[in-house]
Amino acid sequence: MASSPLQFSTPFRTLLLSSPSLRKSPRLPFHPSLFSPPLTQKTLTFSTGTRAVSGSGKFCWRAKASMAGTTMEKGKGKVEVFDSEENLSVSLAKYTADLAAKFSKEKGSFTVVLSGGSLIKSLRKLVEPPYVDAIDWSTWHVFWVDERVVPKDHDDSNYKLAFDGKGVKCNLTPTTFTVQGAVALCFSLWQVPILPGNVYAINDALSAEGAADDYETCLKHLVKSNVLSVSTATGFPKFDLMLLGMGPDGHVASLFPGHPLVKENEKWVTFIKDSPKPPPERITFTFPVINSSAHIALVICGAGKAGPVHSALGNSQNSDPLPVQMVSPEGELVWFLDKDAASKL
Ligand SMILES: O=C1O[C@H](COP(=O)(O)O)[C@@H](O)[C@H](O)[C@H]1O
Repeated sequence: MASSPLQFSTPFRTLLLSSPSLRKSPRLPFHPSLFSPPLTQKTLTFSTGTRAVSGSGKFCWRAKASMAGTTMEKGKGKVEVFDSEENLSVSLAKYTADLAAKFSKEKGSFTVVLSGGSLIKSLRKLVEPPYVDAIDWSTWHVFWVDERVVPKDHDDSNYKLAFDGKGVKCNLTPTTFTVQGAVALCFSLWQVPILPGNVYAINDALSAEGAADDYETCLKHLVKSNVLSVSTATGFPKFDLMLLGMGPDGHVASLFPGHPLVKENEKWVTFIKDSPKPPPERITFTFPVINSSAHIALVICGAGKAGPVHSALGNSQNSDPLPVQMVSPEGELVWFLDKDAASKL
């Protein structure tokens, strides 16, 4: 078990980041440099001077410091269990930033695939210091493992979720934060200088079938232009990193338990018109593409997901595997679990 950096609640960080004077002041006890030394204290209390924020008087914050994830090696990859979603998101940001740096150095680009859902909230640390400034965003090529067939400005759109970061509310923890009206900072692609041409969104003017074909054609062009690698083992595209969530039923991407699409083994991108989770029409990467990845991070939080996590990582045997159990990349698989999702292990 490794020790973790000091963790601050999201509202605290938001306030810190929103105030340039606080960020720069070397005198203040919560200067950002405090984020890096490992600490072991359970609770710390910081007080600022009266000039701290917007002339609102004297403030006092409590910030919790806790240990980083417990790591287990399972037959199904590396399993990291965190005592909070906050700590998980710190570790996920480091993992993603490290891979981005490695691939960008090796080949000048980083191909990263996002899912929708709660993953987006857990990516929020990437758009905070130190990562937001350290990452070379110009090398990023961003894809979606699945997308709902809706306009890009629709609330159900995974593209919209990643761009405005508002689809999932961040936790405000009033007990540890005394300033009212603060807006929590979520992951948002608007906040970082990714080249617009490197963001591969669905063509929302097409039908589900048309959009899936169009996305697959786009991937094939990117293979030809050497932006995207191909697995020599499978012939399917090989993304540098897939960041995947999982639904409470064990679905990943838009590959649902018991649906015939989980067996698709020729197409790169396919479509579904009867998704059990609304909206019904979606496009999705197929398992051969998912499993050709160089790295997959499965990011799962909450007690409601403990059952499928147990099916996948516990000792139970089931003849009809859940989609999450079919995630088996030729590269590295890392499970990022909070303690609730891991509670049945
Ligand atoms: O519908 C979807 O659900 C899954 C899981 O979402 P979550 O909110 O339970 O984390 C998501 O990974 C997928 O991309 C999305 O389209």
